[in-house]
Amino acid sequence: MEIIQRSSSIPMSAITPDSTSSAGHETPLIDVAKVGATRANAATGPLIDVRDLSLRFSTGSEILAAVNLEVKQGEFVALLGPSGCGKSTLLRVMAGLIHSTGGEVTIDGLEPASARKNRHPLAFVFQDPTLLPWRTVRDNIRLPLELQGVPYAEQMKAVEASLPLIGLTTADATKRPRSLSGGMRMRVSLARALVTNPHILFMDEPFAALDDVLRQQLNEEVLALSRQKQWTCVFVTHNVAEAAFMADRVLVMRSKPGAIARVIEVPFAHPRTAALRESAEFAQFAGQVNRELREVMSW
Ligand SMILES: Nc1ncnc2c1ncn2[C@@H]1O[C@H](COP(=O)(O)OP(=O)(O)OP(=O)(O)O)[C@@H](O)[C@H]1O
Repeated sequence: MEIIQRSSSIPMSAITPDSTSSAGHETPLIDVAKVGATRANAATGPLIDVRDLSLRFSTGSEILAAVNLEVKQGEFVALLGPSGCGKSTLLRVMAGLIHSTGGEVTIDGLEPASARKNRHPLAFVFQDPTLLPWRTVRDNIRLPLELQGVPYAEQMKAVEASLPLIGLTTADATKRPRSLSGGMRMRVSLARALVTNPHILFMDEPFAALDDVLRQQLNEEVLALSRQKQWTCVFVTHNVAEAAFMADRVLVMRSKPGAIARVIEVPFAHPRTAALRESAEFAQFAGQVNRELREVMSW
């Protein structure tokens, strides 16, 4: 198998919320088998455009330097790289949560904050679910709508519609976070992102705290859902197999300062299921991505 690799400025996309783990008999988020290759593979210009981005915190050295990348609408892009190379920082800059000190990020030609408000709602999913313990599942999920001033009846309607999509029942909706497994809390966190009907989903290691079986299950379900909803996704992970399984493109970052060192196109068709993960072809590809990562880390 040939890995297509380019070297610096490139296209991609991705992200959403949080978690913890459980050995879990989890209800599927979505029936993966029913979701084919339905997402438009937009051949248009980039939705997210990062140009010559640099960032230096006031406290120290340059964290990101000369970062160039593009993410097309509907793409799923994974950011992979050594710990501390700046993956989360880059994700936050792309989402408009922090400002760069050089270069620019645009989403559909606008600054992220403006794009989010006017044209492209986005959601951010963190590793920790950050659910409010005193609120029920339903009240946690509707929180972003409440903060936006959406009428209560509409909030409730949106919550009810989101529950089956992320494998939660009406009975689950009345529970408090403390009575949920880690996987269920993650599902609530995903529902909280989903309820805002985002165009762009930024995910920062959302499955890192889950056990392998549940992690793989959620990889499949979230990937299928992202294709069904045609989300543009930027996904940070340390896990090579996860990146290879979920992404259209894997961006390998180097550190000190953080920059895109490799862009690897993922050659697998959709839908991607457990059978792909168990194939020799997948093992070979993941091995090759791993070698790329190790090479970058040795620089
Ligand atoms: N607010 C901040 N002020 C100063 N330095 C920061 C700040 N946030 C992050 N850093 C530093 O920026 C660097 C990149 O951090 P970042 O969390 O983006 O890396 P990462 O690749 O996501 O790491 P990991 O994979 O371990 O989560 C680190 O050296 C970190 O200490």
